[in-house]
Amino acid sequence: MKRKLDENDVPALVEEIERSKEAAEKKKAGVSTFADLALDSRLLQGISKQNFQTPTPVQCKAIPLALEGRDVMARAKTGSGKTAAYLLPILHLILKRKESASTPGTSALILVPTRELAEQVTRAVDLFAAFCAKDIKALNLTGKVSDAVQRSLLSDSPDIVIATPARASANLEGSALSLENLTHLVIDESDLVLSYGYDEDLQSVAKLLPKGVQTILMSATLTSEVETLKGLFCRNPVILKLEEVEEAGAGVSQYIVKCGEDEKFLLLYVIFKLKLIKGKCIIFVGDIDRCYRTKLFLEQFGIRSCILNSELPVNTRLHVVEEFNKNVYDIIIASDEHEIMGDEDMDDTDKSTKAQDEKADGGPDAEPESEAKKPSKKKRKVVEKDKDYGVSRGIDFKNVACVLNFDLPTSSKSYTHRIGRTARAGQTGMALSFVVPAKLYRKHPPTSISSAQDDEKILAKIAKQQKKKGKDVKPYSFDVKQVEAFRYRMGDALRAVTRVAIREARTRELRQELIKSEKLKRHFEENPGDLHHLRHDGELRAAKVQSHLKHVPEYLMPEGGKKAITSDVGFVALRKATDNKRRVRMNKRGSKKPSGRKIDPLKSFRGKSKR
Ligand SMILES: Nc1ncnc2c1ncn2[C@@H]1O[C@H](COP(=O)(O)OP(=O)(O)OP(=O)(O)O)[C@@H](O)[C@H]1O
Repeated sequence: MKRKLDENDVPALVEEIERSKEAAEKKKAGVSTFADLALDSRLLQGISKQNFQTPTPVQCKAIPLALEGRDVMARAKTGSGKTAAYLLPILHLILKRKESASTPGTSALILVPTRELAEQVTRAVDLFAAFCAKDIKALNLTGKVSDAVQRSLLSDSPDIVIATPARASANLEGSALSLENLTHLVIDESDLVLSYGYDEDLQSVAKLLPKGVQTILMSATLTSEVETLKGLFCRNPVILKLEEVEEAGAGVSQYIVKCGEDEKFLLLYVIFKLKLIKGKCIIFVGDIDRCYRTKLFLEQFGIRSCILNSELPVNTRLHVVEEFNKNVYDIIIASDEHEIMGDEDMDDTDKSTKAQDEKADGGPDAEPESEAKKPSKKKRKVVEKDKDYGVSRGIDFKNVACVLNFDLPTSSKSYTHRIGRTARAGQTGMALSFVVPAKLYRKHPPTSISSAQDDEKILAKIAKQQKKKGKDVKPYSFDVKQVEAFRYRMGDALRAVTRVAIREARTRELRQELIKSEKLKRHFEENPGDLHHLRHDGELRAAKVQSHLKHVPEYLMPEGGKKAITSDVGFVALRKATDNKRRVRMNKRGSKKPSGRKIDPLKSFRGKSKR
């Protein structure tokens, strides 16, 4: 029974009132530390374990509003910490609720457009809730488990369910997932979910939402798609448009090079062989064949890279990103075949659907040479591409020094998301884009790609959008004469990368990755430490090996050294000392003539497991 208050309680009450006044003042004055956000102390421990010093602007603004229970629609640039901005208040409110009531049930549904993102968000929940893991159960619905297993996991009433709209709607339909106790709904990357064709799935989620669910929409761009979702899910939301205030020199420096189709390969060779860009790099290409062409081309010069595309098994994709983030690889070649369509400030919903349809049919991005040999629809079905794949959106690639748009994307929105893979969390980075002028389009058929047809028009849109954000897209100056000296070798390497070689490499890689993914899944579940023995950047060796190409002879080097080629040598040094040790070891290994045993990750794994 409660005791009546007497005068002895007055000092404590006064102190309490003062404390809340102070908190209100702080809130008004703005938040500057995580402690100011008055989050559960266990979450603060989780935050500090991740070495987050201060909240980012979107976290400062969105967390207090979400804690008050408001609907929030926030636009903040890529890499600005939006995940924590919605996860922390939700985790806090769930913990708070659990102190008094403990009816089990799913309180939060987080919808993301891709499996990779679902995995990433689940990992973020685990990290933030590391000190209250007993009290927070999260379930990722995009994992490849049977329906029966998924049903049984859901029957455990996880507090947080993370899914793509399609997975959520399928589980709602089968009554495995219940939204009866839902209090929070998040749609992350809300500018993208509709362009993935999730319209109907989102409609079915909306129909089953109980009244009063708090909705948070997070996006990097504000488009008509976000407006549609606002209409569907929000109740008078607070709209946050985080201005892109950055310190001078911070963020992404954006450059373009106008060049011919084959010159893209020439520049690629020179850039990586002479290490004009230091640090980790993501190379975006227009389709899957292009991925293998580029990898095989670089392989000719002894440059290692790994590949990401929608055809690879999801476990491989996740592992590649994880290892890249641990600095095991320097170069990822990612095909952006499910590109984000539409421009940032236009009504693009219809356009995107049309374009997606076109693409699903092998559409405008198919390479001319492969167009003639386009397999029949039936055949194409054999290799299933993952609809939920998306590499340019949301994935938190760590410490990326450079995003290289080897093939320019076909929309300014896509460009924004791609370049957002660098300069994350307040770091700096560089984006370099190759642009094929109209007069050079289709001038070198073997290296031509149809998406480059309108490069100049797209560049104009990109430049306009970036200008609106106060950013310049500058020409990257190359001394073409100095680069010319390398053309002969580039031609040699290109000739070795035949269509047959590409096809073989693609099939072989897929087969190997499928074996690894299935065969080793259980082992790695039991021994996660062994995962690092599986490398994904081994040589494909589908093209003729020309060992002389792996070295740059003295006579090719410009007199003034690298600086004579470009004065703008990109550089973002981000490695930790410990990472260096590991890399040196790997470089040594990579520079030796590779023997089958060394480059076969399966063999190195077996070798270890026998010991
Ligand atoms: N307060 C913080 N201090 C330091 N690092 C942070 C902070 N908040 C987030 N980060 C880190 O910043 C990176 C980007 O965060 P996050 O993925 O949430 O960005 P995002 O805004 O969702 O990006 P995108 O729009 O591309 O999805 C992550 O590595 C995350 O761990």
